[in-house]
Amino acid sequence: MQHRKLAFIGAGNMTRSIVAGLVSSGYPKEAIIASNRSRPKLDALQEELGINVTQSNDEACQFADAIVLSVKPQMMADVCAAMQQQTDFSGKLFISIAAGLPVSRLQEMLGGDYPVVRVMPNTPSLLGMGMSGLYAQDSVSQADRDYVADVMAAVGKTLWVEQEDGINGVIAAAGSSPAYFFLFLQAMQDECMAQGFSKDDARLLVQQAMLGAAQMVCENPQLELSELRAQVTSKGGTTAAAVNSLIDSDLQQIVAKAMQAAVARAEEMATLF
Ligand SMILES: NC(=O)C1=CN([C@@H]2O[C@H](COP(=O)(O)OP(=O)(O)OC[C@H]3O[C@@H](n4cnc5c(N)ncnc54)[C@H](O)[C@@H]3O)[C@@H](O)[C@H]2O)C=CC1
Ligand SMILES: O=C(O)[C@@H]1CCC=N1
Repeated sequence: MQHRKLAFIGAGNMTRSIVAGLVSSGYPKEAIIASNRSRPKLDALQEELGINVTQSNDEACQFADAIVLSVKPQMMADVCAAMQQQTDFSGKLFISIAAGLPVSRLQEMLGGDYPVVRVMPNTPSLLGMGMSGLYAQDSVSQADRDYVADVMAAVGKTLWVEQEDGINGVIAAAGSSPAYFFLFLQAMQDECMAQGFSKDDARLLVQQAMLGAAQMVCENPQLELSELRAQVTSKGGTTAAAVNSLIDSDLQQIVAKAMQAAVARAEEMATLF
């Protein structure tokens, strides 16, 4: 894997997740810089991970060969407009992790047809367990594609999408979905507590059960998810009672609607910012 000089513009949750995963996978920390408007997150990144930090986006941008645009979509236009006043972007590769913003809009913001790879990561990248979708236009070189894929593969699994709107599908399925899972676990934890368990015991019960279940999914690719469920579900038993309750409450429809809402918001963001 190439170790290009890599800048993160915006040092929030997602930058922290990717940088932590990258550093622990052996990417040289002296080749990474992160910029942020305020200081505290930078200090934490420098202390915990040993990377370079700066409050100047221009300094970060000038340091790097590849620039990860990692501010909120609504900040992106202002951030890019300010950077292009100070820095010649020729020869630089841009990697946008922002939800919603298409390559064409990002190039408008950057003021030129610079190579842009869109990446939709998720926070489990922090543990090297991320899932990232990637998209690039045909004009992006194979070397640039390989570099970005290698960076994201260092923090988890990757999937290229052929069409740009595939990135919105990745958002619904993988970028946002850790939050759906946390919400589901929280609901389980709350009900465990209502049934008399302490908060800690309730958390242990649900987290270990879900971790084991997720591992079973990963280790049994030959089994359909419905088959794994069938293995837990004794006829006339407790699981059947619970699962039937979920089906009667239209869980599938609830989940589909939530994922469609994520896609719709991504599409809306493309028109807003
Ligand atoms: N959090 C997540 O799970 C995921 C987030 N994303 C995308 O990642 C991007 C960042 O999201 P988060 O890390 O969650 O947000 P965040 O709010 O945690 O981080 C954004 C950071 O940018 C900084 N910032 C704001 N204005 C700035 C400026 N002018 N110059 C430099 N830094 C500035 C903020 O201080 C903040 O630390 C967004 O575009 C989001 O769509 C993508 C996938 C997953
Ligand atoms: O909520 C968001 O908009 C971002 C994109 C995917 C996860 N977080």
